Amino acid sequence: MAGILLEIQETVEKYASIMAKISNFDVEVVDADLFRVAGTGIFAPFVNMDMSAEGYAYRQVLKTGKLQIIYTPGRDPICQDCPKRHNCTEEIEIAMPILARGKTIGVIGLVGSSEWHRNTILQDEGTYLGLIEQIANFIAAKATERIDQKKQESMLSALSCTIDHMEQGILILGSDRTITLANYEARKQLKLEILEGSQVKLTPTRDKINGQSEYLLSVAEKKTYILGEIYIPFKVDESYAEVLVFTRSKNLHQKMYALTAAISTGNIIGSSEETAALRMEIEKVANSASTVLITGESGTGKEVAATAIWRAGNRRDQQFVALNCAAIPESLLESELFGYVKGAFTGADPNGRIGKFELANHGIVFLDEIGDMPLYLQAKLLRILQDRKIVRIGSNQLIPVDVRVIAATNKDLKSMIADGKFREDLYYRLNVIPLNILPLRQRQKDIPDLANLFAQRYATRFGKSQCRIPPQTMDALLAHPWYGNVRELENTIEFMVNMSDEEGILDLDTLPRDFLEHQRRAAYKHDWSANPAEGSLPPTDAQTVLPLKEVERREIQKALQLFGESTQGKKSAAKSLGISLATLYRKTEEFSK
Ligand SMILES: Nc1ncnc2c1ncn2[C@@H]1O[C@H](COP(=O)(O)OP(=O)(O)OP(=O)(O)O)[C@@H](O)[C@H]1O
Repeated sequence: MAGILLEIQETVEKYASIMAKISNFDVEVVDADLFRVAGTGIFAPFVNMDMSAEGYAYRQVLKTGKLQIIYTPGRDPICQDCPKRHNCTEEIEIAMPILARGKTIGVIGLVGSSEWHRNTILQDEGTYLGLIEQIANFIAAKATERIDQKKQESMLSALSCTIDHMEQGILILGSDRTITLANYEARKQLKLEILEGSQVKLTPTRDKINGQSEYLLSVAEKKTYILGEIYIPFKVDESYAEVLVFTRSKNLHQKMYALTAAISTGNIIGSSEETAALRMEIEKVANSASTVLITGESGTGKEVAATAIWRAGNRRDQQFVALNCAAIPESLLESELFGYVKGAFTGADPNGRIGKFELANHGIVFLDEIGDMPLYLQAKLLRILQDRKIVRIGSNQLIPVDVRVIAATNKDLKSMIADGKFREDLYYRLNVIPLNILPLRQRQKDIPDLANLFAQRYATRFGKSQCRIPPQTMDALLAHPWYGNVRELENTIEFMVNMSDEEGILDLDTLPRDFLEHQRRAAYKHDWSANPAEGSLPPTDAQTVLPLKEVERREIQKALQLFGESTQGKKSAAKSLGISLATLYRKTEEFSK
């Protein structure tokens, strides 16, 4: 509050001069720093001057907050330290505190320098005290007003700073829905530089998501779907009738899901002719809106191809939303795909949720392991692909969606159709652009490229300056069948980088044990079949042939025993087996039947 009297100096001067005129005394006003803010008569030339070297009576009043009447200036004990006390010209002085919000913000002094002044006060002290107190109150009232105004200004500036840093858009609307104030986020989300003064129209869609109502917001001929709430503040002014706090539906979607878009670079590595052809095909189909069906064994890079289509196409700035149909329980798949509104079913998030199709509006939905989609959902998906509209569970509203669907599977959908497990009509809808990714063993030229890429990637990740694959190791990698495809190769190289010495050379002995075992068996087989008469037979266990399913079951069991059945354990088991987590779940379920 220091300096407040200076801020209302004009008013203080006015009251000081009124007081002087009424009383015929000289009047001065000092603030809490003993700075003279106003002065009449003998004090007039010394306004705006620092009085801290004098003003002993005022100092006392400021300290105690109490009135002081000095009947014998110069001789009064209060003046004992004053350097001018021996030649003091004053005859009498009244020093009244100016109090605002419980604090002494200054002092008003009534100073008489003649016998007449002294007698006048002595005769009618009460009247003069009443008068000076009244003037002190007037000044205090004005100062309080200014203090409150300053507080409000600070509060407004703090509020406006806060709302400008909020993640949600905020519009303060007048009673005619004209925007009085918009925060930075509102301007950003609505992509408009100036919003103030524009009228908004809010049409509720009647859906609620995450506890917030959805509206179609129209402003300056722009229409945007938003999720938000309208709050009605205590109304003192027509321009501040409503507060709309909102998020563009899409923005919310982006936060609701940790998008899978970032998982892959979309770079398809490999110098084989087959991979070069795949890259060209992707370039060709990237801008189309037609559905793509990617087939290929597990781990061949179907998701990599899907993201490459997204990145190369005109939807690259929109969402790429991936959903693994095998990894999500059947009962939840529908709501994951289409979302649901408030109260749609028991056990659901009470606030509703947006589905992947809406989330990916204008972008791409990648439906991995489409062969695992239950038949009734296949019918729904077919309808969406035909009508391009979705309905959230529990709602009647048809929501148009512009989504490109890319589906992928490692299953033989044709035989599934024959078994009645996959809809033929959906198959043809999906298979508009078919892309087949060959197993790694059929595009061997990619192996060195991928192996070097992964060696570099994991060397960097594990803080090794470099990793090199010597020719004999590369030969072994080239000879391996890679049933787990690129994923298995990646996991193998990760293991090898871990095993490598300081020089980062991925020798043969850095290869995983299973890998070497496989190579050894292949070598025995080769020797024996090349020269059965003299060649040694493979050891007994190598002679026992197990059905592939059994081998798979045992290896899965082994991996789960090794890594444990926790989610993390399963993740590591899947990694070591060179299959996805979803495939691991599917297979364990299969084996438990
Ligand atoms: N051409 C490639 N270039 C770089 N990395 C690749 C390539 N192909 C596959 N990968 C890597 O291999 C791993 C498996 O790829 P991806 O997940 O795309 O296979 P998928 O065929 O979709 O597997 P699944 O059928 O099990 O879902 C990923 O880590 C991916 O980054």
